[in-house]
Amino acid sequence: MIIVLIGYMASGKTSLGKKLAEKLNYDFIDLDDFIEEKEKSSVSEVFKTKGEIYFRKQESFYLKELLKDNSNIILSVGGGTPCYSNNMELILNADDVTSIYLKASISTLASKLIKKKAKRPLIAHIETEEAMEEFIGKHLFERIPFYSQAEIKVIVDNKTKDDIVEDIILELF
Ligand SMILES: Nc1ncnc2c1ncn2[C@@H]1O[C@H](COP(=O)(O)OP(=O)(O)O)[C@@H](O)[C@H]1O
Ligand SMILES: O=C(O)C1=C[C@@H](OP(=O)(O)O)[C@@H](O)[C@H](O)C1
Ligand SMILES: [Mg+2]
Repeated sequence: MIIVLIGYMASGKTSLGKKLAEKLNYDFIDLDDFIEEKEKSSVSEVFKTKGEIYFRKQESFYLKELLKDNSNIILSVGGGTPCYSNNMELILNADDVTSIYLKASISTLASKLIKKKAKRPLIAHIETEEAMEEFIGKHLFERIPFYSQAEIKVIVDNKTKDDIVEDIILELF
């Protein structure tokens, strides 16, 4: 089975995915790390030198490749992955794939992202937490219609990583 973690930047897809994989004894793949390895370049560098449209093309290409795998995998995608091309449709229709939306409030996301923006090219330019909240609010409005198609939703606000992993496992099995 492949369990795909989706959600906005800093909702916890990468870090919770690692923990969940350890707990379930699944392999762990982070789509951004996978792209960085294949492209031999960081996500920020790809955005800068080749542009976002190129990144989205590669993201969709590697997602398709990974969804064909039939081992047990936790796949953490990027915040934008479900929202481009037919990626969400592919995730929903792939065999033996379960999708989980890690749902976080704007204030949870903004307080994390203001400290963790350097490696995230879409928000790296935003200076204050207030401006970050405004950006996230508008961005989420576009993205929620994709995220909310996930089969399982788990709220992550004010919870420890271990608590969230437990909640995910309860929802899954
Ligand atoms: N529930 C949580 N409690 C505390 N820190 C968290 C929690 N979820 C995520 N983080 C931290 O927030 C940052 C962003 O998380 P990350 O897993 O990279 O998110 P994503 O892959 O969704 O962008 C990381 O530093 C991570 O350790
Ligand atoms: O939301 C987005 O469009 C993006 C999210 C990032 O992943 P994280 O959600 O893991 O930060 C990364 O794929 C890229 O910077 C674009
Ligand atoms: Mg990530």
